[in-house]
Amino acid sequence: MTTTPPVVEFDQVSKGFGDVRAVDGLSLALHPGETVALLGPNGAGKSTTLDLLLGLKYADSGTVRVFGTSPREAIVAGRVGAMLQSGGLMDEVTVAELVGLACELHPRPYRPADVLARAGVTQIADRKVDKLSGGQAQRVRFALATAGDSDLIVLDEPTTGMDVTTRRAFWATMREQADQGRTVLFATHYLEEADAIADRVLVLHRGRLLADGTAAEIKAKAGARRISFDLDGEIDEPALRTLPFLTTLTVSNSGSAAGSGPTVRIQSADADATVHAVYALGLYPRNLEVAGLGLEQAFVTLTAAEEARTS
Ligand SMILES: Nc1ncnc2c1ncn2[C@@H]1O[C@H](COP(=O)(O)OP(=O)(O)OP(=O)(O)O)[C@@H](O)[C@H]1O
Repeated sequence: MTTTPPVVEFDQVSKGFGDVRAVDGLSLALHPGETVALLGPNGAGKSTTLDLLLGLKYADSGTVRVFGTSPREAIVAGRVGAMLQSGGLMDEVTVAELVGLACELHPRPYRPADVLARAGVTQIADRKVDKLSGGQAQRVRFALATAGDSDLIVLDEPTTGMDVTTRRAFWATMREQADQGRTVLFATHYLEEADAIADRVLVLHRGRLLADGTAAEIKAKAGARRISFDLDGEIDEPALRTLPFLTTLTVSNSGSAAGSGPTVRIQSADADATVHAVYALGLYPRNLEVAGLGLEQAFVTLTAAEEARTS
């Protein structure tokens, strides 16, 4: 029986630049058909990880395999389409010429007219590449990444600079690509995109994998919930600060229902215990709400906790 190798496999991969360990003992495997978001604060190692995966940088130690081969071999075989953050667009050529060239170079090319249409750049096909707006240039990069039938599509912050309509169209197209069985890996700073689009989220922090799971699992891993309620009259903030399992507390006078007192917002590692303690303080919270964290808050909580643990 033959087993299919993972689409991407990092085994204990490290890459440093001087004193900086941009990628630090990273191990992970991506499987066919997954749509995976790579999240992390600035400098977490996302771009370096993607560069290693694309054979643009070499690991100091560990191995990177793409479809069971080296990144270079996978790329030469046309199995990987990539859209990088910046650069990469030639000057003095038109959009149509550049996309046409990308199609010619791809072992399993699509028709250039279809590639232009899918990326929404047919209207600007005759324009010189160095005369494009930021969002238009992003669309052209997208066209280059989808010039042929690749099994893995790698996107580094693909929607930066795109307007809302373009962004929607972009993700609709990516969803189609994923539905056809392709693996899509994208780095992003837009956590709502990761939440909405990815079926798996990898959180990188200082070159290490801090969390790996569905967006729901990442939120659960952050282990915190949001509590909010209104109080009448004066607030005894020092007393509120003694509440158990409290990680953050904010009190605001704006945004609460008309006629009521301040609104208290709490993040707690054990919402049940915290709410019980609110009553035990003799308070009568109104409009009480308890909710899970959004991916963004979960991300901030996880990376801040790791920052505190390692510094
Ligand atoms: N060519 C390089 N020379 C020196 N340091 C580098 C180089 N490339 C990356 N680094 C450093 O490696 C670390 C990881 O950088 P990387 O660009 O991979 O992070 P990132 O997660 O993509 O960040 P961002 O979200 O800001 O794009 C950073 O500290 C960065 O300064």
